Amino acid sequence: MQADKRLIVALDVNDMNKVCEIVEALGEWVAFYKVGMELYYSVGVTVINYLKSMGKEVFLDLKLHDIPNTVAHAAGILTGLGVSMLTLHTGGGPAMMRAAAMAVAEKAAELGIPRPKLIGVTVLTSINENEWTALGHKTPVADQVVHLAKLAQGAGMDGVVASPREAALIRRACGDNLLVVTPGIRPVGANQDDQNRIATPAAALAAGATHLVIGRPITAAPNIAEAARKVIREMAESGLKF
Ligand SMILES: O=c1ccn([C@@H]2O[C@H](COP(=O)(O)O)[C@@H](O)[C@H]2O)c(=O)[nH]1
Repeated sequence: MQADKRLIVALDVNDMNKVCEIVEALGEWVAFYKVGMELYYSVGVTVINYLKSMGKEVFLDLKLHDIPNTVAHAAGILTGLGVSMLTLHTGGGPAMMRAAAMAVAEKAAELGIPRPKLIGVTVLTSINENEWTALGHKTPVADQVVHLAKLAQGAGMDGVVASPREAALIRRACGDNLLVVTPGIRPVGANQDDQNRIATPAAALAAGATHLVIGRPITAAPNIAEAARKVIREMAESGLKF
């Protein structure tokens, strides 16, 4: 059985025992894991080395956001960990994104390793229109997401993080070459939790998402393996391969 690498399971836990429990429960079904702030700040590179030793790919979602010099140096260092994807906030601006892209390419070439894909976070999937307006924005969330995706593409990002609700608009504006990584995935009947701009796995793929990031609907389910298999079945049945 070959795992569908469009599924990225978010390991939002804070200790290695829990990580091992999830990875062992999912076995060969899942080949790609997301390590975010909670886990990375808890256990550091131990989890990256563990996942790689298990033959898994790593999406390191630390959402770098600072001045160009700082982000470029951080991204260069993280490149050395041998992860497949890294995130930064598009809100840091085009100069920041370009500096990060250059640093990542240089570090990967220096080490002779594949360059991690750089993914720009647009507008967090937890933000709804009310919160967006309260933040002082005058245009709809979706317009801003598309605007940021275009900026990210122009600044050398390989992809963006956006909600599945904007995936089709991004595809239309940016074409087929940009990765569209979508959290905010909720299978039918799953808790919404703190996510607001959500869609089902099949709807996200139909809208043009290249990767689905799913955490709690799988990792907090009473039967983790069964929850993942249901998602994988839905993805397979959607018949879409972007
Ligand atoms: O806009 C964003 C960016 C990142 N995330 C991350 O994705 C997962 C989603 O987890 P669920 O449990 O499926 O809600 C989580 O690690 C977030 O940090 C996001 O949700 N939205």
